[in-house]
Order: sequence, then structure tokens, then C-alpha cells
Amino acid sequence: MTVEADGLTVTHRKTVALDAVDLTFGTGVHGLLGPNGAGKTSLIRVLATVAAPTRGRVELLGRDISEHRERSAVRRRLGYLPQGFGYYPGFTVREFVSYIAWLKEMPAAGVPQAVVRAVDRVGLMDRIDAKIKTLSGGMVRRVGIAQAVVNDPDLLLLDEPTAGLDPEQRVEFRRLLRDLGRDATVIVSTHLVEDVAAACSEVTLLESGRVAFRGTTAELTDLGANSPVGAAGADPDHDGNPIERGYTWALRAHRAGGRNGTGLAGDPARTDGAETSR
Ligand SMILES: Nc1ncnc2c1ncn2[C@@H]1O[C@H](COP(=O)(O)OP(=O)(O)OP(=O)(O)O)[C@@H](O)[C@H]1O
Repeated sequence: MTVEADGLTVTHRKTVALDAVDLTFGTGVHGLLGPNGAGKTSLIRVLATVAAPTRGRVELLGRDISEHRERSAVRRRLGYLPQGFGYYPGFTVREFVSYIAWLKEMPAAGVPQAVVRAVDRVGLMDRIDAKIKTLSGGMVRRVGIAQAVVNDPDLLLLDEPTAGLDPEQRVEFRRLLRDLGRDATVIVSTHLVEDVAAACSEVTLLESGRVAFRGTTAELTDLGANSPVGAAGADPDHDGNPIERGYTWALRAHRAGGRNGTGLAGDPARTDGAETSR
């Protein structure tokens, strides 16, 4: 497994952002979902090695990241797009992505070609020599994705990557994710359930620092199709598609007390006898 977290706890002063979660992630595209404050960014920051766990053990690419030397080795194989992505506005796209490649200690000879490939992958070749400050918000986000993938990372962490992308770019981006997920472990935090449906094979749903659901995208969709919130007329307020209903149902079940990782078994809220797929 690329990521193995045991008992991972992250606290910010008195707030428990992650509460002793056990998680593993392997090759493929994983969607990280959850309401505001669920702990998604806290998890991604630990996996990106920019924040230390308060408790628990995390191994990335087979290395224990509590060790400085191991962390440095992992960073060379990481790609990370933070939620608040910082850049130098006076740099051109090419200069900035090259700079990140240098920070990742990529062999210098391969950098120019790797930069062009990364910029091409996000559809920004026509602006490669433009200063970043002259780009639109969505284009800057694409520069963020390009810098994250420039080293062909084994572990790619993207915190709300589609925020600000137009619909056409979102479609392109999902294609890129599926492509990257063939060889790498890609973890994408998003509020857009449709991004997960289109690009992710696995879903982890967090709620208040705990895991409310883990499974395949198809399983979350089935959950929505077969759940009470999915039944015709059962919930007139909910007009979402099956995966959105699966999201809602998994959260409700988890809040009602099901904390076994699926949020379903033994759920005291389920008194209606409705069938679910699990
Ligand atoms: N630097 C901080 N100081 C204090 N509390 C924090 C800090 N960062 C996060 N938190 C708290 O930790 C919890 C988890 O936050 P986190 O940002 O990980 O959630 P999230 O799922 O990414 O949320 P969102 O979807 O809103 O981005 C929240 O209660 C948040 O208020």
C-alpha cells in the first residue's frame, strides 16, 4: 500500500480534526469526501508531510514519515496541490513549474521536458511563457495541478483541485486523473460528488474526523439507489442523483451511530426496513 495510517489523530488546539483513523490507499484514484470541517485537509496535509500527526503512525511509500530522512525521500515522489496554493506572481508558468521541479530535486537534464509535459497535460501550453499574475483563477489552478504532477509522482494529493475550473476543464481534468491513477496513488479532496463519480474508483467519506464510509464509487452509488433517501417519494427534499443520495445516506447513518466504517450495520436510525445493497 502507498499509504498506511494507523490510529492517525490530528488535533488543532482543542479541535479533534482526525480521530484515530486507520486508512490505507493504493494505486488508483481515491475521492475524499465530507462536509466542511470533516478533516479532509487535515488528512491531506499529513500525507503531504507538511503537518505532523498528533498521534498515530503513517507510512508513505513504505517509509515511516516520523523520520526526517524518510520524509525527504518521500517528498521527491510526492505531488501536492494545497487548498490555498501559493505561487510567485511574477514567474512565468514555465519558470514556476521548473522551480517546483528543482525543489523536488529532479535531475536537471530532464526538467525542461518534464515541465512541458506537465503544462501540456493541463492544457496550458499556449500560456507557458505568460506570467502567472496575468492568468485567470481557473488557469492558476491548472498551474497548481501542473506543478503537482511535474515529477510524475507516486503519490498525488489534490485538495479541491476543481475549484474554479470551468466545465470543459473539469472534464479534461477528470480524464487526467484517471490517467494518473493507472500508475500512481491519487487522493482527491472535493465537495463535488460528480467529480468522484466521474474520476474516482474508491471513496472515503469523512465526518467529524472519523471514517463514515469506505468503498468503491459503485458501492456508494448503489447505497443511494437502494436507500430510503433514494426511494421514490421517501424524501421529497432530496433531488440528488444516486451517488449524492448515497453520500447523504452514509452520512446520516454514521451520525445516527453506525461507526463500523460503512456507517450502516446496526444503524439505529434504520427502522423502516428498507433494503440496502450492503
Ligand atoms: N489551523 C487550525 N486551527 C484550529 N482549528 C483548525 C485548524 N485547521 C483546521 N481546524 C479545524 O479542524 C477541523 C477539520 O478541518 P479540515 O480543514 O481538516 O476540514 P475539511 O474537511 O478539509 O473542511 P473543508 O471542507 O471546509 O475544507 C475543523 O473543525 C476545523 O475548524
